[in-house]
Amino acid sequence: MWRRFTSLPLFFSHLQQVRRADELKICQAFCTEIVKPPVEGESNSRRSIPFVAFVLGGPGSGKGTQCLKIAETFGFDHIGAGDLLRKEMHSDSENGAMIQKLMKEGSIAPSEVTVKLIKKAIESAENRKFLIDGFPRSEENRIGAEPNFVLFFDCPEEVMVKRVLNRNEGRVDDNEHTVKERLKVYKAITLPVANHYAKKGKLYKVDGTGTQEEIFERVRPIFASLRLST
Ligand SMILES: Nc1ncnc2c1ncn2[C@@H]1O[C@H](COP(=O)(O)OP(=O)(O)O)[C@@H](O)[C@H]1O
Ligand SMILES: O=c1ccn([C@@H]2O[C@H](COP(=O)(O)OP(=O)(O)O)[C@@H](O)[C@H]2O)c(=O)[nH]1
Ligand SMILES: [Mg+2]
Repeated sequence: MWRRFTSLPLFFSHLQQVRRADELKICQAFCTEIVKPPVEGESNSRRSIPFVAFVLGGPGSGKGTQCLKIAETFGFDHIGAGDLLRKEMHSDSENGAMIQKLMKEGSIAPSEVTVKLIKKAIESAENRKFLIDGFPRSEENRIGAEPNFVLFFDCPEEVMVKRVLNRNEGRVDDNEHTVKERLKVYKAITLPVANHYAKKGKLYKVDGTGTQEEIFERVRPIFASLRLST
């Protein structure tokens, strides 16, 4: 059934836009395995092109909460970029200390680190429908990554800050100082990425205020209209 989407823009297929060698490396990290030709004996779902929705919005805008609901209702795999980085941070990985420092200061991890983790998560999934939550957060992240569409949660700063400070998940970044830094980074670096997708007609903006249920009722028709099958 995924064949129905082969005419849609290929996921991470902007190789022709890539100019610098390091960008090429990042792009290839996403592209090669995912769009490689079918191998005999491989299951149909594994070789088909994935359908990918990026999910963006400020810290505390409700990305993770809504992704869980979308995943459950519409059968997507939820890949949280921040969750992958936290897992890496808590492992014995060589990048652990670097990730912890960046998260604490509200900065964005280098693309090669995040892309490698996302790529691995996509490759190990049976599913071919993905929500990639919290990525891309910068122009550097974005280069070479082409989603089918982007869901964006629009939320006032004071609401986001309140939610983050009440999150209570023991995160190194859920404190007043870091959230202020994160908001600066969000406005300066992540919002231009959302604007890029808006200009391409790929951004679905959703009001991120109200209850979780109210927000999901705004999200539901977007996914219901996709009529994706597994
Ligand atoms: N609509 C909502 N109203 C109140 N609290 C919410 C709402 N949506 C999410 N939350 C809570 O706010 C915090 C941040 O939500 P989360 O989904 O983690 O946002 P994000 O992933 O965008 O940072 C979490 O503690 C979550 O339970
Ligand atoms: O693609 C990503 C996603 C996350 N992060 C880091 O992880 C933190 C937390 O991200 P997450 O998406 O978990 O935060 P949320 O927006 O959900 O609060 C960010 O501030 C960044 O430091 C990153 O560097 N690149
Ligand atoms: Mg989140």
